Amino acid sequence: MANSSGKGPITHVIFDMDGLLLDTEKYYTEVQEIILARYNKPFDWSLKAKMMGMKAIEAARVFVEETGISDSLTAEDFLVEREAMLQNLFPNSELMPGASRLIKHLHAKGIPICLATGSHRRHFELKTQRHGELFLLMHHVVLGDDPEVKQGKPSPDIFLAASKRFEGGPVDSHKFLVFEDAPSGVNAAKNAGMSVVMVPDPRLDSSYHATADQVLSSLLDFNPDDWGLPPFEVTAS
Ligand SMILES: O=P(O)(O)OC[C@H](O)CO
Ligand SMILES: [Mg+2]
Repeated sequence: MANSSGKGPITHVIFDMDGLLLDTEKYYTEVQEIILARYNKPFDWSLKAKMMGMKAIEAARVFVEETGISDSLTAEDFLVEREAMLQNLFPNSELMPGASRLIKHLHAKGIPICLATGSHRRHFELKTQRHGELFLLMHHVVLGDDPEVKQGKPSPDIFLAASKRFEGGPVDSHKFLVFEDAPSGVNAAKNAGMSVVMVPDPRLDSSYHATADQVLSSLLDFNPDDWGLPPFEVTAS
C-alpha cells in the first residue's frame, strides 16, 4: 500500500556500500589527495563527485583525465599506486550512523534487502571484515566485478542485476527503494526505474540532490513510513 505522500509501494530495498553504509569514501579521498599533491594539484569535491560510486578503472580514468596528468600517470598505474595505500586503510572501515539499525530493522521485518556496490570482491572483503554479521543479513551482494555488471554506475546494470536475484525471481523496478550517496549511484538507480533516497556527504554540491526522490542528512533520519515500509519500534525512554 502506498503511503500518504504517494511514495511506494516499496517491497524490496537495495543498499549502496561505500559512503552509505561504510565510511570508506574518506580513504579514497585521502590517497587521491596524496597522489595529486605530487603534481601540485588539489583534489576537490567537484572531481570527487564525478568519481565516487564508479568501478575502480572507470574512476581511475576520470581521475587522470580530469586532472590533466594522464601523460604522466596512466589509469592503470594510478590504481596500482592507490591500491598500495588503500589495502592498509580498508580493514579499519567503520559503519555510517544509522546503517546497522536500518539493516537490522528491515531484515527483522522480512523486507528483502541486498547490496549493490561498485567495489570489487577483494575490496569488499577488506572493507567488511569487521562487519561480517551485518552484511550476512543481505539476501545477496552484487559487486562491481560481477560478470553481469558490464558498466559501472551510472549505468543501471548493477541495480538491474540486483533486482533479479531475490527469491521468486525478478521484481518490478518500481517496487525497489535504493539508498545511495553518490551522484553516479543516484543516476544508476533512476536509470533502472527505481526510487532512490540519497544520503550525500555535506561537501557534495547540492545541485546533485535534484535527481533523488528524497535527500537525508543521515540514515538516522530515514522514516520507513514515508515509503510504506514497516515503522521502527518505539522504544520506551
Ligand atoms: O559506493 P559504492 O559502494 O558503489 O562503491 C564505489 C567505489 O568503490 C567507491 O566510490
Ligand atoms: Mg557509495
